[in-house]
Amino acid sequence: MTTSTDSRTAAQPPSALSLREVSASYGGRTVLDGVSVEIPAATLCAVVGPNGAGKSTMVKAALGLVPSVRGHVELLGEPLRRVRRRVAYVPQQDSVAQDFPITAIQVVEMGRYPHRGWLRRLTRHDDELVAAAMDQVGVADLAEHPIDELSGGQRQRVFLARALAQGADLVILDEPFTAVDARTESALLEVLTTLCQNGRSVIAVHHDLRAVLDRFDHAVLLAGTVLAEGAPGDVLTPEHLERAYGMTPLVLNR
Ligand SMILES: Nc1ncnc2c1ncn2[C@@H]1O[C@H](COP(=O)(O)OP(=O)(O)OP(=O)(O)O)[C@@H](O)[C@H]1O
Repeated sequence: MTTSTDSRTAAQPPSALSLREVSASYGGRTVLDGVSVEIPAATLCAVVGPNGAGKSTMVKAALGLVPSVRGHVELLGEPLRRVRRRVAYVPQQDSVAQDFPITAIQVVEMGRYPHRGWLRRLTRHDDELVAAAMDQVGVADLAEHPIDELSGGQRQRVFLARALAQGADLVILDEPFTAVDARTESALLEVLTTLCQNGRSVIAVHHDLRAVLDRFDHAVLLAGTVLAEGAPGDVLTPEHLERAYGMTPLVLNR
């Protein structure tokens, strides 16, 4: 397994996500087996691997969303219960109810609820953060549109805006670019890269290996267990990809 070579000291921020010997199962079927990763803070990290590799399960297990999990999980150097507010999660689009009777801005405002509670009114500061987040991902003009009337790509941007409005130190996204065009993907990656440059951490399940090589700082290659972790160039080698996918994707052969 390739691992990140930087030796972290006490003065450096903790890992964004640390999993030690994490296993997860559904109804007795193990889909993650002894997964250990150490994703550095302030990096843009991709979780890659073939369909069914356990990528979504890995991020959900880290977030306490899988009932049957064994092993040790830390986010931002702490157990989940101590950092919930500092972690934002954007689930896979098909797992998000699309028929909410609410507008785009109301979805983004939910990003502020962990700070205010459901029953307390948002402050002017919250309103400013919501507006800034929508502006950042280019959905300001869709604020009053019902979420179920937006296109898939617009909806993905709204959910990303919700994560940005939360001001989270760690943003975990599950296939955030499935419905967006290449230009939008590039612009959103720019937003995520800037977050990391400002000390935030981003972990995204992603299938576009070319983009992972070109734009990400760190990668985890998963196939039920971790096949490789580290710099994308060290992880997405022909040997590792052959083991994970049974082939080397053409786009990386060039
Ligand atoms: N809620 C669930 N109940 C039972 N089995 C599940 C559940 N969620 C996922 N699985 C199974 O666990 C395995 C891993 O699924 P997971 O969604 O984590 O993979 P993935 O790598 O994210 O896949 P994809 O790239 O297709 O999104 C699959 O075999 C899947 O069928």
